[in-house]
Amino acid sequence: MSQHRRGQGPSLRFTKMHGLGNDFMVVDAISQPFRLRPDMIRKLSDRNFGIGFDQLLVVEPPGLPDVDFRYRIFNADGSEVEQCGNGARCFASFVRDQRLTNKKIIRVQTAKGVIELRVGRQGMVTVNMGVPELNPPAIPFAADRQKTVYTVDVDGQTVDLSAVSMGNPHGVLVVDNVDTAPVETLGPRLESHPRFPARANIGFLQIVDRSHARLRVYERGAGETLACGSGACAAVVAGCLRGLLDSRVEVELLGGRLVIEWKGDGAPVMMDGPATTVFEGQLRLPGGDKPSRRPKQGKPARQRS
Ligand SMILES: N[C@H](CCC[C@H](N)C(=O)O)C(=O)O
Repeated sequence: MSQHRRGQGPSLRFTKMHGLGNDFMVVDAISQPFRLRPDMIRKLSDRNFGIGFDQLLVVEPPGLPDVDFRYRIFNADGSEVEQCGNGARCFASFVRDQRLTNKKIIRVQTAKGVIELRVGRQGMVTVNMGVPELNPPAIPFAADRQKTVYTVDVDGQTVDLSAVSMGNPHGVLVVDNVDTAPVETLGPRLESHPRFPARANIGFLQIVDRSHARLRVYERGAGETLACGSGACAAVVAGCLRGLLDSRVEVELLGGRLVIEWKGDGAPVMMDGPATTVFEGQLRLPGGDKPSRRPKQGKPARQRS
């Protein structure tokens, strides 16, 4: 952040990007100091009073050997999460555009492991999203044993869903038609359902044929988005496990199309799609954080009279 005039907070450079309409504020926290509290992220994600975004993506120096960057993700509600597939494609495009790397194969460390980003032509990026996690405690999802389909009680209604982690938790329901699926009503109730102790992203999957699907996702911490990359991966895994999909699937989301490939147990999920830069900006944060008022060492806090 550049030096700031008296009484004004520091400025922060950012880039606005999207992956199929799932939109992001992207910040290079390598060449500028960066610290945003959850309440600030919530304010900035507001589409009327702030910049407006589904997620904030932060580029940091690597914290592990043989990776190029650390990739941090914050939802619009300020929660920090483990994975963002559409964001990963934008991350790859961003670090090259900002000359933070000239590599075409970029390894990034997320909260739940390392993913590999391969930059292709015309803004396309292929992401190795890692091996899906199906073991309930690791998703996390409350179940006494691992199953392909679980029956969940939602306010007296029973719902069949699969539970998959792509680093972040997903519940996937198969529906006849995504256009009439109860995304607005069932989505939020499942997102915060007690069987998902860390909440979850809820996908509504329509099988068109064995290599084509349609998907809408009610995202954890953001609501319904125009696309969800990790959600598309989780949905294809669920569809394959149910015997409804082949290994390579074109997934049509509200904002466009992703190609997802999963060769089955133990194999990583590969995602191929676009990354788009919309504009670059600079914002002035409100006055810097007040240093917290802690009593000096050895001196008891002043007793309030
Ligand atoms: N809402 C998600 C993070 C963003 C995922 C999505 N935007 C994607 O493209 O994967 C979560 O809380 O796990």
